[in-house]
Amino acid sequence: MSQRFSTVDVAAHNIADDLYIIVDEDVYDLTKFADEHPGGKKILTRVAGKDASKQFWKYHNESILKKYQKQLQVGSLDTKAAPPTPPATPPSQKKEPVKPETVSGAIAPQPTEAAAEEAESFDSYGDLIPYADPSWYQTYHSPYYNETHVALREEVRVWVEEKIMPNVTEWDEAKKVPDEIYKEMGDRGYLAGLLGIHYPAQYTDKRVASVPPEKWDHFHEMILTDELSRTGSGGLVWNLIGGYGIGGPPVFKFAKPELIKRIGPGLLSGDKRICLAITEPDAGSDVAGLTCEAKLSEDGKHYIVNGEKKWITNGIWSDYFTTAVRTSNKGMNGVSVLLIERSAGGVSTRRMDCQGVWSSGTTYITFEDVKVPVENLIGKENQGFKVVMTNFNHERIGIIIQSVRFARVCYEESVKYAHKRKTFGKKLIDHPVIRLKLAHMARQIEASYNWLENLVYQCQLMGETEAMLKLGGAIASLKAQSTTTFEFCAREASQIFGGLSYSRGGQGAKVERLYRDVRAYAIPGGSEEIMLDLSIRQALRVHKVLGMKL
Ligand code: HEM
Repeated sequence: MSQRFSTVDVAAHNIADDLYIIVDEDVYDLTKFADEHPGGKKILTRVAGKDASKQFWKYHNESILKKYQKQLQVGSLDTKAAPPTPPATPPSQKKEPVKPETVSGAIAPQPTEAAAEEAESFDSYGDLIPYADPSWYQTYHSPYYNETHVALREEVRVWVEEKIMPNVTEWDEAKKVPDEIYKEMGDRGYLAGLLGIHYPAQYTDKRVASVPPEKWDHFHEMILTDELSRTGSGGLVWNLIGGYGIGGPPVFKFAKPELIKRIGPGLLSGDKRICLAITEPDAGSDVAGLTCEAKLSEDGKHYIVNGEKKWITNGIWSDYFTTAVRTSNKGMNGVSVLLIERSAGGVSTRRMDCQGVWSSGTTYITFEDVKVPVENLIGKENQGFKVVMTNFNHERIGIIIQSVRFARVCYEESVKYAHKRKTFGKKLIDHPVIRLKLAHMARQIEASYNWLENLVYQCQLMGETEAMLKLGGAIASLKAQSTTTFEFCAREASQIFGGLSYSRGGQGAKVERLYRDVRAYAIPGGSEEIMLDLSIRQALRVHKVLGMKL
């Protein structure tokens, strides 16, 4: 790979049977690849022996180079500068905050030292496309983050870029993410950090390399989810954290200590998988209406479970099912939550074919006379509604983080494409109608993200019950806000990409996939309509207690 070529050397490889090209001063041997090139062999032969950078970037994005570089690159031009030596201090280290320069005649307020300390700013990170990353990635101040958040961002991004990003489209089409990736989520300590609680160091020896357990907070969880979502695949994200992130927390928060000790370590290491089974063919957001029944056996040692669950993320791969069941016929006061183990027998799962989130394993489940030990009751009998409700804030925050990042991905892809695609003699970005679309995308993304940060901060400071009551309405509202933002951005990005986001794969792959994934965010975890209604009802109820004056 370190071989150096002159342009004259490369020019000698200019026929179909000996075909080199140059892209960005790197030299690629496409002789064998040309036959399988999806864009055709002829088009490559036409640029054989030449600098094809312009043609390459017209038809591909950087993920293609990343994917094929190892296999096809044979060296670089002798004019290419040697790669920079790594800096002595890691780039993630904090720098002096950037201070805006004063404009002559204007009085610039000087931040107090205390305020400057609270509102940190960090080195710029990422591509610096405005609004394509959160503002704290781009040297703007924020009171919420410290060096551990910066370090985690880098740790996750490097892993995602190397191991995940180049394969996402393939995995989505195959409707499966390799098991080794889930296992790595466990080994890297990420699964343990995704439960909406303090890092459960007592149940696992897995650790996150860049963040000690005692420093782990809700913003770390947010960054982890956000960085995974840069892949632009709801299927990938739900495969890795969809079932676990909603099925796991009830166990760790409400199960008996013996049960947590028995199954917790296997869950946190990624050896075992879990999902949340609430929704039924006939009961979705209306949890009180569920009918899957659990009857206590005569000896009082087991529940016998019979019923069906539908649209259950990760169900086909799960060993454990955190399941809402009916233990009495008193509406919401007759719901309990059981940890059902596949090994008990009587559990059947089949994959459902859905519009989106293909690699997430959406599942139809039947429970037939499944014997569940009473020790597997999560929370108290007939008080499962509280367990389910407490879980909703965490689930919805997860959906919000993903939706906002997916909206950003649609926006980012659009900005990049608009800078290279020309129509009517101008780049797309030079058409006001395209800039208007980008502006409407960006304003919704930023508004949603800023509210998200505020709510994550509130969750961090409030206890579980206070958060459920006081934040339930706002989180429901932001869930609706972020999924409508996602839907808007997916639509507008599709319009900008045109035909490229109508066909699968290629430059429009992320946009096409996300457009298909939208409904998987707008409907589950509480549909937009129910969320918006709840946001007002819940807020009014709580503020009445707080002393609201009308
Ligand atoms: C390192 C060299 C190259 C690799 C690894 C490569 C790889 C690919 C791949 C994987 C695709 C499928 C679409 C996608 O996933 O984006 C594709 C499509 C295509 N490629 Fe290449 N390519 C290379 C160089 C070139 C060059 C130099 C040209 C033009 C001179 C070219 C023209 C095309 C065209 C026209 C398509 C079809 C685009 C479409 O469907 O819209 N490729 N290429």
